[in-house]
Order: sequence, then structure tokens, then C-alpha cells
Amino acid sequence: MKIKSVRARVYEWQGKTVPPQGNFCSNAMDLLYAPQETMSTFRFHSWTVVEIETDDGIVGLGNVALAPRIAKAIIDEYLAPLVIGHDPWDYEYLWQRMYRATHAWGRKGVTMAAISAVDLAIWDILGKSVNKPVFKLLGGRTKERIPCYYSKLYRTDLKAMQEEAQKFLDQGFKAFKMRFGYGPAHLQEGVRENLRSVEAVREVIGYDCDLMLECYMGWNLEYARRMLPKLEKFEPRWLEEPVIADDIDGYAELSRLNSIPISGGEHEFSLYGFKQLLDKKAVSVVQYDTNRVGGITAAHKINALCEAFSVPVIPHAGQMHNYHLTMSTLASPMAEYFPIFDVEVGNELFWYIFDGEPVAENGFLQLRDDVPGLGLTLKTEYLDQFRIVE
Ligand SMILES: O=C(O)C(=O)C[C@@H](O)CO
Ligand SMILES: [Mg+2]
Repeated sequence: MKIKSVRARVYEWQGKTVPPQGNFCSNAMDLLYAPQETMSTFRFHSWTVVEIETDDGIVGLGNVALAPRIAKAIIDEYLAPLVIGHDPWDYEYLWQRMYRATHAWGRKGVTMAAISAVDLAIWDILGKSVNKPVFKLLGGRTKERIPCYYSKLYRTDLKAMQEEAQKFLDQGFKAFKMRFGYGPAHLQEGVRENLRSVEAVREVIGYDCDLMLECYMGWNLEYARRMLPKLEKFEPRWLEEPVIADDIDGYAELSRLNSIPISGGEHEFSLYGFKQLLDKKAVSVVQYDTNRVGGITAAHKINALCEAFSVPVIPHAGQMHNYHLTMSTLASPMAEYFPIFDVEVGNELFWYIFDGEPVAENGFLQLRDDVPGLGLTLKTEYLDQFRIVE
């Protein structure tokens, strides 16, 4: 079997968009002085879809959601020629070809995300070629089904957040992730607002459920140091990305305080990036995303590393490309789950592009044994609401 063609297309959402409310999520731009801009950078309304076809007619599907037009250009210009004509079963060799050929200017960020998309499509081909779901090629079923946590609860008014939490508590979720709306620029008033929001959500879900707190890199080390003791009483399962991804020493320092488990990794890349995080004991939970970190070839290795460090892997975003690794990895106890909503920030966009994503039931996800590959197909229902860049 040989790879015959690689096609990368960008799906750009043109349909109805719900404007995010309030200070919906702190983020790295918050430390700058123009707050209206900080929110406008926070959108993920397009996606790159990669289809790789083999000479025996199998089509594998991969995807990447970081800087989609740039990712497409990297795939078209650099990565496709490196894999065309090769046997997809030589996936490690192909991965190293892509990684090493782009190493001078790639390594992290959008290049690694583009490599991830090609690698995902290759793994989809492998599964389809032997009629097995990808998780069966990675170690098989380590759990009957995958526990997942509800991930939305953007910072709007507290009543609305409470109603949202109640609705999904009633649907059987036992774990929730909420977003902080405020950071250092919002001074003491923002500190109070942040605490109020956690209190409001805890009031609804109680203390028998897990609660995760997302900063999305919108704090700094000093602010995080001040916030940790104030948050302890709410018993968070983890505090996520309190500082920018490059401040690994900052993560390590916060982790050493032994106050609240610190999580991170959704903006880290490659086996080496995670080795650094683990060596420095920077995080208590690893959150790579397979469509950023280097695809399944890289994520599978990172899982082994995390197992050896006894650090759980709970990938960013959920979605099929991550669920197969979670299912096949004992070190991965749970998945993130973006619920189906109208398009807002864009975390929900994959529901509009793909068919085959499992819907959570009572806080659990199931993968089917009888669907080969990654289990996704392209949806046609919303096609007229996307601009497709060929
Ligand atoms: O789901 C997460 O962990 C994210 O960081 C998603 C991002 O959109 C912030 O909510
Ligand atoms: Mg996050």
C-alpha cells in the first residue's frame, strides 16, 4: 500500500455565530492594555481537514485547528511531497521525515500541528486497512467506557453559569470545567469576581463532583501565587494553564507549592516538550492535544512517558483523535468533552464538520469496536455554511 495523494482543505465557518458573553475567558492577551482586542483574538472558527488516499483506494482523514490556512500551506508545500509514494505502515519513518525536514523552522506550533494532521490521516488509513478501530492498534480497550468531563461554563453572569451547570448535572455529568473571566489587569475586583464564579458553580454541583478551573494562560506567576490559597477551599481537581506555556519554571514553582494540582500541555509540542514538563515536575496532569502534539505517533510515546512519571494524561478537547489514545491508555483516566452548542468560541465547530463523534451519555463516552480507523466521516449537513479553501 502506498500513499497516492494528500488533500488539505480549510473549512471556514460562515454560519450563525453566537457572540461570546461578558469576560468569557481569560487568555494570554489579557495582560496587555486593550481589553477589547483580547477577546477578539479568542476564536476558532476554521479548521483544516486532510484527506490522504492510498493506491488501493483507502482514504484517511486527519484534522488540525491551529492557524488553519498556514497549516494547509505547510501540508501542501512541505509535508505532502514527503509522504506521497510511501507505505503508511512506515508511520514512524514518515513522522521522522516530516519532523526532521522541517526542523530548522518547525518543531513546535503550527508546523507540529500540520504534521499531526498528516499523522492522524495515516493512522486512520492503518485502522481502515486492517478493519480495526485505531485504539485496537494502540493497546486496545483499557476501560469499558471513557468517563468525560463537561467543558464549557465560560464566564457569563453567574445565574447563567449556574443554569448551565445544573442542566448538565441533570444529564449525568460528574465533572465540570469552568473558565475564569479575570486576571491581573482586573485588580482586586477581578480576584473577587473569579472567586464568586467558582463559588457559584460549586453551589450547584456540590462537592461530590470534580471541578476544573481554566485560566487559559491569562494569569501570571504572581497572580497565580496569590490565587492558589484562596481557591483551595473549593477543592478544584486542577488549575489549568495559569501562566503562558513557555513559563515551564512558573508551572514547576506553582506545582511545588502543593496547593492545587496544576495542569497544562495543550500548548506544548512533541515528545521533547513533554519530557521537559515532566522532568521539571511542572504539571500534575498532562493535556496534550493529538492534533497539535505530533499526532498519534507522538502522543503514544508521550503516554508511555507519562505512565513512567505517574502523571495522568487527560488530553485537551476530547474528540476522536484523542479518545482512541484515552481508551487504549491506562495512564489516561478521563476525557474532556465539548458539548454540542451553536457556534460560539469555536470549540464546538467539529460537531459541524464531522460525523462519528460519540455523544456523552451520563458522563461517559463509548468507542465502537466495529468502526475501523478513527471513525470520522465528513458531514454534509452544514457544508453550505462553510467557505471551503482548496
Ligand atoms: O478546553 C480547554 O482546555 C481549552 O483551553 C479550550 C479553550 O477554548 C479555552 O476554553
Ligand atoms: Mg485548556
